[in-house]
Amino acid sequence: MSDILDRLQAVLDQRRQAAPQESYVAALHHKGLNKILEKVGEEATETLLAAKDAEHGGEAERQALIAETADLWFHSLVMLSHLDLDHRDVLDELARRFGVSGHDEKAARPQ
Ligand SMILES: N=c1c2ncn([C@@H]3O[C@H](COP(=O)(O)OP(=O)(O)OP(=O)(O)O)[C@@H](O)[C@H]3O)c2ncn1[C@@H]1O[C@H](COP(=O)(O)O)[C@@H](O)[C@H]1O
Repeated sequence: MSDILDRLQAVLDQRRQAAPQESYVAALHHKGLNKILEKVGEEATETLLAAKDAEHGGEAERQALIAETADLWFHSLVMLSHLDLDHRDVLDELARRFGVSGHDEKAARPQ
């Protein structure tokens, strides 16, 4: 479970070379950065609306928030991939802010 981001990233990397008709992610790359950013913006809006619903909602609203947040994270990963970045760069930055050097983790990355 903990390596799901690495496994998803491997698929996202592969989709940059795939034909647009074969895959949603490949189609997003083909449409370009503006389309990807449009999706990130849409998913961000849907996430904050879901968060408002979840504040006073029940289990269904909490699950909807989880689903919208997953959509937002997913499209953010596509955005990073389109710009030759990935989740490891963000995790390194979070580690740096947390007071842990991300350098060692970065050096250990598979190339
Ligand atoms: N995690 C996801 C994921 N989350 C959300 N989505 C897609 O993101 C879209 C969400 O956008 P919307 O809800 O706005 O739906 P939509 O109206 O169809 O989208 P638009 O036409 O407006 O672009 C849906 O089409 C979802 O299927 C995802 N598509 C793919 N993945 C992962 O990416 C991998 C590669 O996907 P493919 O490129 O499709 O093979 C898959 O194996 C999954 O693990």
